Amino acid sequence: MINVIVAGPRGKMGSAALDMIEGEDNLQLVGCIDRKNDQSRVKDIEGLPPFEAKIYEDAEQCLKETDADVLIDLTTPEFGYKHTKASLEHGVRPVVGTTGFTEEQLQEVTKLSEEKKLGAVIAPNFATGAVLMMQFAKWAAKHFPDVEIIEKHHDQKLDAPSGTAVKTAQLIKEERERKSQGHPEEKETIEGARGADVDGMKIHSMRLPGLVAHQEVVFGGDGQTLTIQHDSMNRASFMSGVKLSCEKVMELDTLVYGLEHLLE
Ligand SMILES: NC(=O)C1=CN([C@@H]2O[C@H](COP(=O)(O)OP(=O)(O)OC[C@H]3O[C@@H](n4cnc5c(N)ncnc54)[C@H](O)[C@@H]3O)[C@@H](O)[C@H]2O)C=CC1
Ligand SMILES: O=C(O)C1=N[C@H](C(=O)O)C[C@H](O)C1
Repeated sequence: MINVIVAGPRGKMGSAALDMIEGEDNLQLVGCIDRKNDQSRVKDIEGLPPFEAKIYEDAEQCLKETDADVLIDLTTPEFGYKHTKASLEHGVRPVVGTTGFTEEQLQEVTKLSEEKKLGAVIAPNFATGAVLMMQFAKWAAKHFPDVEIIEKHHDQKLDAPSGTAVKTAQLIKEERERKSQGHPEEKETIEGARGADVDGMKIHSMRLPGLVAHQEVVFGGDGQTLTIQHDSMNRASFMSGVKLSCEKVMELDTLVYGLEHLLE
């Protein structure tokens, strides 16, 4: 049995994680971290499954009072980072879906996990299909160095570009030399028209109601284009990855960044 804390239980992802835990025999909810409802039981919050576990506004108190093995964080970049550090400090393995950490923050929590010899998972995308899309894009970049990433999300998303787009760009960077794309003399007549620039590759972020999470990686070559596309239609798409991460993190003694390191 793996004892789990969920941070962000009323959110779109946090509530989906509670539904997932309710259906699993090897995961047990021992507490939640939320920014309201201190000391309430999860079962008393409208719309959440009938867990007896207590809600804490104070993450430290939650980590001290519950006998947790894993903390699943699905909150915001600011609090996700704080929770990840606190979790490692308390000997609880973090499984982090929250996106928007800076490079420095990622390095800091990686170092802390090494110092504590404690496993941690940070996965910008828990959907198996998205992990495959990123791996296929990495492979394609060997043959097609010209590439642009288009990510599309619901309009409540706080960070842009998405964690998945940042991770995709990082994987592509491992395969190709830095290169400027487009005409060397191109000029934006409206600022931002060409998107964000990562090592010469462009990322375009779209935010609209009705969308969930979608990405296209478009490669261009002589007389041809190749598009690798993934679509999450709902948050259930992420839950097998959250479950797998909770299980695998128990066997790790270091931090892994990306679900591809856990998939066989
Ligand atoms: N890795 C993955 O596969 C996925 C990651 N995400 C990421 O997960 C995060 C959450 O996404 P959503 O659920 O869509 O957002 P959301 O806005 O629906 O939920 C975030 C929740 O965090 C709570 N929260 C904010 N500050 C808090 C604090 N100090 N303590 C505890 N809870 C706090 C909010 O009250 C809210 O309920 C985002 O960073 C998003 O990018 C989202 C989908 C998939
Ligand atoms: O906020 C979201 O919704 C998502 N966030 C993650 C990201 O930033 O890549 C994963 C997925 O795209 C959904």
